[in-house]
Amino acid sequence: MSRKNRNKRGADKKGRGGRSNGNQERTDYTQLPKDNAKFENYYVAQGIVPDEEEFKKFWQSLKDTLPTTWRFTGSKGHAISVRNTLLTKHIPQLTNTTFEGTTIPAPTPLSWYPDQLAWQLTVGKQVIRRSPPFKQLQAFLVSETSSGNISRQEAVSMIPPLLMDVEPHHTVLDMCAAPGSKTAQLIEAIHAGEEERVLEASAQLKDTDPTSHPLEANVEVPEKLLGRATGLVIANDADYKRSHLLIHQTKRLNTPNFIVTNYDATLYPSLRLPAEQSEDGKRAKQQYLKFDRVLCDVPCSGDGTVRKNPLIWRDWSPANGNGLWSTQARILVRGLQLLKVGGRLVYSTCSLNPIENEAVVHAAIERCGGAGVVEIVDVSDRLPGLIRREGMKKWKVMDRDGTWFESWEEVRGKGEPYTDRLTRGMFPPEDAEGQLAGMLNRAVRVYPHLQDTGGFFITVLHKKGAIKAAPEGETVRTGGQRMKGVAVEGGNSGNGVAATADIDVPMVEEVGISSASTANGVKRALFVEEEEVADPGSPTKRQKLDSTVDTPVTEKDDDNDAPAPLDIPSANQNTKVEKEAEEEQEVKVSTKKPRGNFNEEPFKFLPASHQVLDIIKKFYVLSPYFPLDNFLVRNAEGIPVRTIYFTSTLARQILTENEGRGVRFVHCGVKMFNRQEVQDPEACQWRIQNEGLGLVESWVGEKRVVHLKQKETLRWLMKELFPRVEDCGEIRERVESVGAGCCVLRVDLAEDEAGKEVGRLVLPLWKSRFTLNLMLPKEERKAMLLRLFDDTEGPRDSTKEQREADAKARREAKAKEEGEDVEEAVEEEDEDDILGDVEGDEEN
Ligand SMILES: C[S@@+](CC[C@H](N)C(=O)[O-])C[C@H]1O[C@@H](n2cnc3c(N)ncnc32)[C@H](O)[C@@H]1O
Repeated sequence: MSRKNRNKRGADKKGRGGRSNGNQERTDYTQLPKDNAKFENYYVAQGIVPDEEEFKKFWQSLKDTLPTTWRFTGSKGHAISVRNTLLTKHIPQLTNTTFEGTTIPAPTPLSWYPDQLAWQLTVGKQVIRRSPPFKQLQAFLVSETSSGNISRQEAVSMIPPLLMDVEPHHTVLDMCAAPGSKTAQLIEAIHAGEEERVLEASAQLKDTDPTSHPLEANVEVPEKLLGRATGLVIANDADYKRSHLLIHQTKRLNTPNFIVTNYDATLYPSLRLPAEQSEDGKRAKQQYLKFDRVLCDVPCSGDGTVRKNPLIWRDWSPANGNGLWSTQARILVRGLQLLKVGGRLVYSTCSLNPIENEAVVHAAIERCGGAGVVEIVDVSDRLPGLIRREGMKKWKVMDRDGTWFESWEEVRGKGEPYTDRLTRGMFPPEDAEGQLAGMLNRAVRVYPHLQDTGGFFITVLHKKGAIKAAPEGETVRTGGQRMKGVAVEGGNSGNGVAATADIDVPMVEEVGISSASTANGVKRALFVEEEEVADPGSPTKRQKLDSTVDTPVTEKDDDNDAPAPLDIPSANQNTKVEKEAEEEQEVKVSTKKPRGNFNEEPFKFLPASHQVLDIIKKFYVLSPYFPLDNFLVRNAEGIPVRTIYFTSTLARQILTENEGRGVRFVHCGVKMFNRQEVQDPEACQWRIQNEGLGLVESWVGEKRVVHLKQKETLRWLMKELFPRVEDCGEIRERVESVGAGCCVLRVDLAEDEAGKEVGRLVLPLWKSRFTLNLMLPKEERKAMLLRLFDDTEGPRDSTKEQREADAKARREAKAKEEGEDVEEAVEEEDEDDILGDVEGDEEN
């Protein structure tokens, strides 16, 4: 990776790992010496593993190769059916396998991951390549990964979403989400149990008359009635390019309850919800989205990933962690602000460093009002089987020059440059007996030597009361310099009176979240121009923001409409006034032109009465319960040109309420219908996309459904790229009677036909005059053929041979008729064909 692509601390653009090995770099860093005295001494001195013998094991484990781990993804039913192939087909073959006289360990499930859906494999590449059963396992893993049923993910990285207790009605924000492995888990949690609920709901509603039902057709139908999840996951990343990885990573989950945004999480904007009418109907009160669950998997130094990022051995420095502390704390505070009272936030890093972990959690909780407002949840009884260590209550701070500090007082005693580079908030609680200090051990530390994993830190926070947070844009002074601050930069002065924005140096120290990172280049990323967070459409608020710069504000101001100023309540100050202040507080959407190439087509919803939707509804005989309000297109004109997407109701409300505000929405909606040119005037031009099929299939009328019962028919349909209707066997009659166009294939295998193994399967079919095609991506076909039928060759076009033979016969007949030398004519034509192929290839 070029220098240009790294920031000054040497981190790559992923913000993680400090020096991870990007794809462009071909140097073999595995050969780097796995030693760094500074790195080792730092953790000895911090006492992260106090027992000397255990520390040796811990340190040695950092040098060992990391096992390969993966998760079975998608809906639980589907994930379990793919996992069963591993269990029944591969594991028996892999158990007691020997290689060059040694028994090779088979893959094992991670003991703490539910339903045996996560696995690890400790075998090296050499064995995998040369041992036939492991080679077969590899083929299975590769094929299921490419079709999206398996996701490679570090074991420890799977922990945070499991501790979030996400439920289908939850609103969830993943603040630093790319590349999205945890986002995928959150989405899966939102949709848990959905398949069964939808089947039940559609069966129940099938014979009910929608006109007699309180919910009429084309009325906003609550997803709940349809068995669908009502919640939403918003995944965000500050890096625009990386935010697109989120789309890719979650593609196979086909969720309409998902939005991707592109923001600096420290400045995450308040998203509008539909206004709420006052009881007398005279006033509409603006509502903002708050979250039941927030994940802050923040950018970190990543030294817990040293087993797979060998560059960390070379480049480790305490400045990496120190430099990120401020961003991490700001992200966490913003996350807590956006969390509902009663909600749960998980803060995690893949760093071992207490500065990026306990120190951030401690400082952020203090800033939000202390342990009375935000509590660290004891999760010691969760995920039995996961061996862990408690969070630290004591630590020290090392400056980049190697000087150790036990307390902030010591730093102040030494003065500059240390006061510029370090800050009070990095230190442990002064009152070691205090309520907050007493909770820090509830944090979870996972060390590599405990279960052969990477290193990780997780804290689960519970918001007990409203946080009265400070606005963005105040001026902060540190080290004698004035700077424009972005998110929250304030503290509780202890007497309930707000701290002013124009904070003098001691006050910044009190607050604890200053710009300690000035010297190592992080600061610039943390501070932006004030205009960037102002909203010109709201002059009163803007004025108010400006006024906070110099004017001390008291609680009285909370009654005003303006965003709350810098006063942060103490633990016991959750008064009604403060609650209101929090409700009204809004971080504005940036009005500045987005940096980089932010370039997204608008999201335009189609009216439920749109004529295209009407055509679709009639052709597929859609149940009147199916919501037609949630279809969108991606063009400014709102015209269905090529693709129609489907979203959940809450996603629609958020997109429409925030339209025109310049919100950086990157993605929302599942491809549901694609336009296809058709000859037959009876056929609908809009075919159901594989991505959206699961969402609509239960609501498609029998007129467009084909039922398949025999496994062999399924194999044949998957194997043949162009199956002829006349060869359709058991479904021939039915297929002949279905009009041309898209239809739904339901696979209902009898149990003795291995229906359990196949699971519930519904696939999109395209019926034309003579052929019938499964519309599945090639990788998916291949993976299914391998998993269900042990077919390693993949799909074939057996009509090609026939077509070629037919063509040859036609040419021969023609030549005979014209009295030519048949052999010569055929040879000439074959040559033409070959040349034609070559030309075609070149064109491609
Ligand atoms: C540790 S990675 C996240 C990994 C991700 N949660 C996962 O499980 O796949 C940190 C991410 O934070 C992003 N990031 C860095 N600074 C950020 C900020 N200020 N706001 C939002 N995202 C940020 C980086 O682009 C990076 O993708």
